[in-house]
Amino acid sequence: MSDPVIIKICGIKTKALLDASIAAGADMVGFVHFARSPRHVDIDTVGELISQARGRVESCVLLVNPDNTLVAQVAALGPDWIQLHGPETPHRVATIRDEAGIAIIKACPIGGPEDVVAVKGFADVADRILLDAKPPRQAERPGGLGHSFDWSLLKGLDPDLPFMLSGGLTPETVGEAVRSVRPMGVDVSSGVETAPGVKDAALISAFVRAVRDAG
Ligand SMILES: O=C(O)c1ccccc1NCC(=O)[C@H](O)[C@H](O)COP(=O)(O)O
Repeated sequence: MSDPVIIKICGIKTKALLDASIAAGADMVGFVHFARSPRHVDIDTVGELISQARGRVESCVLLVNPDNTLVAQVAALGPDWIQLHGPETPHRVATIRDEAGIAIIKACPIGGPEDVVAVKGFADVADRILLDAKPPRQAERPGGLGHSFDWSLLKGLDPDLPFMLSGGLTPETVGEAVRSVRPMGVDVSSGVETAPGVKDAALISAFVRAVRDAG
């Protein structure tokens, strides 16, 4: 039997929704620290949420092209993962992983076959890859936009690559995504919200149920 699909709920801002994600059966939760995001939480709140998650669910702090000071600040809070969701190069990802001593998820935007080729460059420097839709050029943030991408592009992907799928997943679409792409995990933000940055406990439950039914 294959391993259960890992479920990550990204963009949690409150203890109530952290508790709701755990109650629903999520495996990981993500906290976004990026000022232009409607899911942004300040560093003190990130620290409190990590403490509340510890031992109950894996925590992940999402950063965009962070400098060394921010990496050190976040690493000191003791999350299980740091997710790099910006234009970080493989060399920079390796440096951050060494400096932080924390497992790294590298988000890779997918818009065409060349982006799938570029994913290989992160295979040895990240602990996990997150495949996400490539944002439009004018987008004000590099992720969490609720956009999906053409999953058939992933046919050429190394089957041994530890990757999670994200980008516009919803309780309605995630079952088909799990069956057709067969990722090790799935990640959602917009698809379990009623408005940008406003998570909904019932949608989180529906998402988790849909993944478990498919897996
Ligand atoms: O959520 C944000 O606002 C955000 C800001 C900057 C970089 C990344 C961001 N989110 C990434 C995610 O929440 C997920 O990892 C993923 O992209 C899924 O997002 P969605 O398409 O909204 O489900």
